[in-house]
Amino acid sequence: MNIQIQDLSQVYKNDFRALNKVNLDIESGMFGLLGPNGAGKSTLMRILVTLLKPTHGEVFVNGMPLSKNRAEVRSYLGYLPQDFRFFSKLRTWEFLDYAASLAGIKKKKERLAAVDELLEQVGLFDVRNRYANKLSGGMKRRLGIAQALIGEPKIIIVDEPTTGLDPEERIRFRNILSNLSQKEVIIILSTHIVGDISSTCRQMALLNRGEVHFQGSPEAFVKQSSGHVFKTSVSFEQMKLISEQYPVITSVPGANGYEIEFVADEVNGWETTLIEPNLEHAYVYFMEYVANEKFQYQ
Ligand SMILES: Nc1ncnc2c1ncn2[C@@H]1O[C@H](COP(=O)(O)OP(=O)(O)OP(=O)(O)O)[C@@H](O)[C@H]1O
Repeated sequence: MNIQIQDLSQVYKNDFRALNKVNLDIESGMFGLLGPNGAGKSTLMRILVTLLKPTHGEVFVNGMPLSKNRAEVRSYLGYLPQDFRFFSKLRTWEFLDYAASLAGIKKKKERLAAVDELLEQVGLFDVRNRYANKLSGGMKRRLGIAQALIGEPKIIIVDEPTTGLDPEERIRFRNILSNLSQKEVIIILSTHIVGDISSTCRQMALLNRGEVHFQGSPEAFVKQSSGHVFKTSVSFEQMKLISEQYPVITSVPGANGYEIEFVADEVNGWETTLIEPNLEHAYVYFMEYVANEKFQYQ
């Protein structure tokens, strides 16, 4: 499977440009689309799932233009929207059964088998008789991914699935997605949470103010901030000063002050040690020193 996004722009009716000349190549595996709130992620997802027609540009799925093959592309898709809700009082298994019939599985026996398999896959089999609107937040999100997986889609699009979940549920959700990525499918995961772009994402892109600022492997992204991540110890008084100068990423309080990690283009006036960057460092460095400047000077 592959998706090619070519020169895609979206201008809303109020003249707001939510996407500007987006180009992306997406191959099988998990693709992480990272960006702050308002970056244009949901707009891009909605175009990919054929809910929105772009103002300009084209998306090719296995070489087929999306604009001319909407029905066929739709048959490949599973989608978990950002604001996924249940609209009636159904038990968990009934909701999936209903979703399966909407997805075109006509025979009851086939449907029930598919529902049981999905319930197992997302860890909801034991609560299958509970009303869906009585599930916990994390369980609802897992039910959301289960309905997106009905009919074995080849392209799975999940929009900000981990917002508001506790760390345990977030890891659980990530594991469900990474198990899926063993198959020949494309999973596009949009998120503003750096921790969601796990090592299972073979590819990622950074979207900011409607523009793609990076596409490549998470490792290549991290490498870009090499030489720009520092650690140092500061007193309680110095803490205010340094955090006004540089984005501080972690601070661990001690008896005399803080042990901090921060990012900077270059450091003046502080004694520091360079450290190996991780994805979070790289994201903050990129947003502070690269992406926003690029935007400013264009
Ligand atoms: N129908 C619309 N009309 C006008 N502007 C819109 C519309 N939908 C979204 N926008 C604007 O487009 C920008 C991108 O929104 P979008 O929802 O795609 O971003 P996002 O990256 O998914 O952010 P979030 O995580 O906050 O949802 C935002 O500034 C938003 O206010």
